[in-house]
Amino acid sequence: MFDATVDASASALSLVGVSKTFPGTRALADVSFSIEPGHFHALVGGNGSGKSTLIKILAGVYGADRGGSLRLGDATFDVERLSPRWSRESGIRFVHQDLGLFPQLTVTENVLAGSSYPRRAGGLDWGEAHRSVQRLLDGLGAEVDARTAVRDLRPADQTLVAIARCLRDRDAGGVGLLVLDEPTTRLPADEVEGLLRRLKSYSQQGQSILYVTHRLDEVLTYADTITVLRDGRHVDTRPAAEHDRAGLVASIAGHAPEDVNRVSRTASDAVVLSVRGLTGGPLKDISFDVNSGEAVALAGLVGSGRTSLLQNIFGAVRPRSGSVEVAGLPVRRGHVADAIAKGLAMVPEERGRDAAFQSLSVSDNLSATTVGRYRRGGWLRRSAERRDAERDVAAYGIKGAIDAPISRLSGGNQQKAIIARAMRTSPAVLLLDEPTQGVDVGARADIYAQIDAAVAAGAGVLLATSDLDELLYLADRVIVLVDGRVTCEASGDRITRHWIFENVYQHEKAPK
Ligand SMILES: Nc1ncnc2c1ncn2[C@@H]1O[C@H](COP(=O)(O)OP(=O)(O)OP(=O)(O)O)[C@@H](O)[C@H]1O
Repeated sequence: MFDATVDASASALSLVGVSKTFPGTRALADVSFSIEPGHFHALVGGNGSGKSTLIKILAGVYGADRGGSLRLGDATFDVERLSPRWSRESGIRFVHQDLGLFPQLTVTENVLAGSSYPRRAGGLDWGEAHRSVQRLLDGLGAEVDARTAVRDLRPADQTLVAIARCLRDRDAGGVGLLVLDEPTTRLPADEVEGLLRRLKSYSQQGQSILYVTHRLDEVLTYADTITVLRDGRHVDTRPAAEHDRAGLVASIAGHAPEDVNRVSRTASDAVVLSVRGLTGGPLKDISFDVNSGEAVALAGLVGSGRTSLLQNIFGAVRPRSGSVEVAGLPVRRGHVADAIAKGLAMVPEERGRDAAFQSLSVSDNLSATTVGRYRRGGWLRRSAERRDAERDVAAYGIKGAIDAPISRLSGGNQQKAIIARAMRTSPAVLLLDEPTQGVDVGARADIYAQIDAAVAAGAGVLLATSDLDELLYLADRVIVLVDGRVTCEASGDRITRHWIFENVYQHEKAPK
């Protein structure tokens, strides 16, 4: 029924003069480039450079401005008129960061959801369904049993299942282009390489892939071709082999990269965060301290309890037992307002859902937790609020109008605004969950500088990140969580890539 082999003559896709204007913003300006058949083609660019807009045009979600066209094989289409149906029928398929899988269902059920199952006299032919999905997975090089429940798979294998679902109707129309939007962002470090190797080998069989990411090392290692967008304009499409890291950063940012040197820190003896016996959800009897002037990273696999721990400390989730103190003052369990009043601030992982007020302006979002500062005699001092918003927008390089709803900002720019807001309260303890996910290389340096400044001013930072480079750069101490328990910790020079792999990933459960 299904087959993952690729017709190497699958058509290339070319964009010619594609523009997209939103009210007040030119998201894409006259963009033209081609994706060759069977190429692993990376699309990179800073926050707000137009990557998501381009993908949404390919998906037929946004109509582009009049005048541009798209060539697919021998056919030319007017980009003003593309529709989701056109995109699907043209064999363009998308794997988004949120994979949209049903964890409790089997791989076969996920891959076949919404399509017609093989039948035989008397009902569905489950044997053939499993076999056909297995062939598809084998063709992708996935070591996954089609009968397994998706929740029992490693994150990287779940991504391969989402790809298999895209490819299931290959024989019904072909998959001319597979578009992957930051597929490695949520993967643990040790799974990234395996997924990329499989994608590369799949493209070598002839599948054209458009790969969107902020992780430049991945594209330099695996991509055949790299397209760079900057401020909605096409800067460059070249073989990856012609790039080096510094040159790529320069063409993304428009200037030479700045060196990011880790600042050396001296933590004081004063404890700013004390966690004792915290238990609840996946967490089992967790105790540790964070000192003033210290950044502590939580390392662990997906599901080890890192996000839960931050949420329990902040009070977004109420722990069953245990205590949290900030600078010696007890924080009420499950009480976010009390946590903020005692000096905690949190940047959650799900910023769209948990942090950004989507209908409010950028400026209102920035001042949401400090609005009291601008009240005087029943009046809101809008000019002072505006001045502070302009200062933050400049300091963090947030691209977008401060009066526009934050929902109009690109994902990375929203993240910068949420971090700026957390910093405004000068917190005693800053809880950061994947702080630079989706943030571009330039803004990342700005955010690290702000975190460094907060730590130098005496804050304690507790950070969950699956980005190993980020952990190595920011952390003075690492605490390892395995299945909701603290298993070990390291500090200073003992924190190495090797130590993390030994102590975090060796605990990984073997896939079923
Ligand atoms: N629906 C919209 N309304 C108004 N402006 C928008 C809308 N969607 C995107 N924009 C603007 O278009 C520009 C390009 O945004 P886009 O989301 O395509 O960038 P991106 O390269 O995907 O960024 P990131 O890396 O941060 O996700 C930005 O200036 C953004 O604010």
